[in-house]
Amino acid sequence: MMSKSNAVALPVIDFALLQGDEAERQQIHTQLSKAAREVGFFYLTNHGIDSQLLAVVQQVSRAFFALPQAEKLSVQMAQSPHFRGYNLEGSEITRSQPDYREQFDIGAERPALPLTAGTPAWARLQGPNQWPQALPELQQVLTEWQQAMTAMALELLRAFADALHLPHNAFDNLYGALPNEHVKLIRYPGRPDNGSRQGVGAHKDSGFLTFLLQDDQPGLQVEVAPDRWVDATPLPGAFVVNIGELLELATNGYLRATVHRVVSPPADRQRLSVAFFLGAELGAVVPVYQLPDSLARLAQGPASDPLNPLLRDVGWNYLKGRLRSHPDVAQRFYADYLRDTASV
Ligand SMILES: O=C(O)CCC(=O)C(=O)O
Ligand SMILES: [Fe+2]
Repeated sequence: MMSKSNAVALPVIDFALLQGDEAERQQIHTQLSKAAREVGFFYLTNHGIDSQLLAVVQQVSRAFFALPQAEKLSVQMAQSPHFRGYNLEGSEITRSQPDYREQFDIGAERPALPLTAGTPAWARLQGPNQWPQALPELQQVLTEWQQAMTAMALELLRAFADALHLPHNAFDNLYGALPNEHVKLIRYPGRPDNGSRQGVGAHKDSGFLTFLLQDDQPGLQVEVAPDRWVDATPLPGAFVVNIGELLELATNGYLRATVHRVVSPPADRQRLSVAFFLGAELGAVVPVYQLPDSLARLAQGPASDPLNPLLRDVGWNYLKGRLRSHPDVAQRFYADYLRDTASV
């Protein structure tokens, strides 16, 4: 059901329609392409991810952030060339300003690739996660969630392919056998309202699709039109889903990767959010898919942002974003690459 009410300003899409009859599948396809084209953000209900699992994910996230700082720093991202691990608030940068959020990132659990002279720098993104010894259940819970989310996200991606009248498996080659399954636990501390309120600065996500599991504290805002920000008020049990740059590129801008940000909670509150980013295989190159004329006519080309040029090479596009967000990792593990690109 797509609705606009006082409570929620973004479309609501019922994923169970996908299991329905032909008319219901038609209905969800229409809703998906409209929501993803006009807003780039929607709520997804009846997504099939067990509510118990969601509750446990939120519990371990709280437990992680409640660990003593020394435990969190034992897995800090600054020691991972793969951009995995913990970041203190203020260490991540968006639009040249620090984000006031602490966070813990994991990716697909794979061995680091052997690096030789000709290996592209983005190959360093693949590698193992860091897990805190003080919270052994974190690995099992997040891995289970990562797998469940990947399966559901790929179904949604295929529904998008159907909605765009592309072959059902059109995007499968891009996410390949090794999709980029990035999970981020986030805590936004409260802040007094007399200074910066940047929880995370305005940005687009770089992958295919992002799923956000919010707690009950508002703060996420979506730029639905230039300088018009709408609150993505938490809707219990639903994910907030948004389109990433890869889908915008692949559809020549028919689907929109929309700018969003998080405003810090007031001083006496905090906000927790768990994000799942489905990205493509690092070695993939994004083609422009041929949409039927009726849709292609409405595609405006991917929005070009001089602050953030989009790259069709998945690994390079992803690396660009990670290097910008995490200058400490960039300095420590990518100094050679940064030197080489600076001299080109
Ligand atoms: O905290 C949220 O709900 C959104 C976070 C976000 O946009 C991001 O990490 O890319
Ligand atoms: Fe985001």
